[in-house]
Amino acid sequence: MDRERIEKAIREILFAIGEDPDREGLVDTPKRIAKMYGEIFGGMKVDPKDHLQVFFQEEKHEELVLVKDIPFYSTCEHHLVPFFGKAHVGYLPKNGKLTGLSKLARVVDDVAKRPQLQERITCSVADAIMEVLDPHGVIVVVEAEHMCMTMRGIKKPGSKTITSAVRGIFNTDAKARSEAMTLIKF
Ligand SMILES: Nc1nc2c(ncn2[C@@H]2O[C@H](COP(=O)(O)OP(=O)(O)OP(=O)(O)O)[C@@H](O)[C@H]2O)c(=O)[nH]1
Ligand SMILES: [Zn+2]
Repeated sequence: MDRERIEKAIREILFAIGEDPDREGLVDTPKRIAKMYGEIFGGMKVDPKDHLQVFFQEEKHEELVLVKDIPFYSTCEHHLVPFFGKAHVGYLPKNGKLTGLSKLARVVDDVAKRPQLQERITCSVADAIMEVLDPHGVIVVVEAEHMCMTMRGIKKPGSKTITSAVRGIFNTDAKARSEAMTLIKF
């Protein structure tokens, strides 16, 4: 990431809004923001699939694995303000092909740390898991509050957006999907 360029740009923005970027409180702000961008956009060059270490379980576990309430913070690509909430990630393993539970949360983090759309986060997580684990199916539900809808614009604090992505068996088997959804809801 080009921190110097970010610093220059932030300084320009501060000028443009009528601020004095050299006053005491702001003098280090461009540097702080460049550092922060390194963190909140740290997923730019990361392939989320890299985290999905595969291991096999001899008993060939083929029951639902669901990690729910994974908190995440992301940045809306339209306004560059935060949106945040929880992701629920489940998959139905095939032939005992599993990954570490924390790796599912790592995929969410990687995907969230870019300028994003909630829909893209949801689909990217589902597709990464499908590709690497080749499970019977994947279900991802994301619920989030968008600050571009709460602190500005339409100003609807408390409103929540829910997106889901289902792959494989969860697409074709309504019972499997509704069982997973029930576990996600409760
Ligand atoms: N589909 C989708 N839309 C989003 C997401 N984040 C923000 N938006 C929407 O992106 C849209 C951008 O609309 P524009 O009309 O270009 O921008 P705007 O004038 O700031 O829109 P308002 O928010 O309605 O004031 C808004 O409707 C936002 O609510 C997201 O993750 N997914
Ligand atoms: Zn927005």
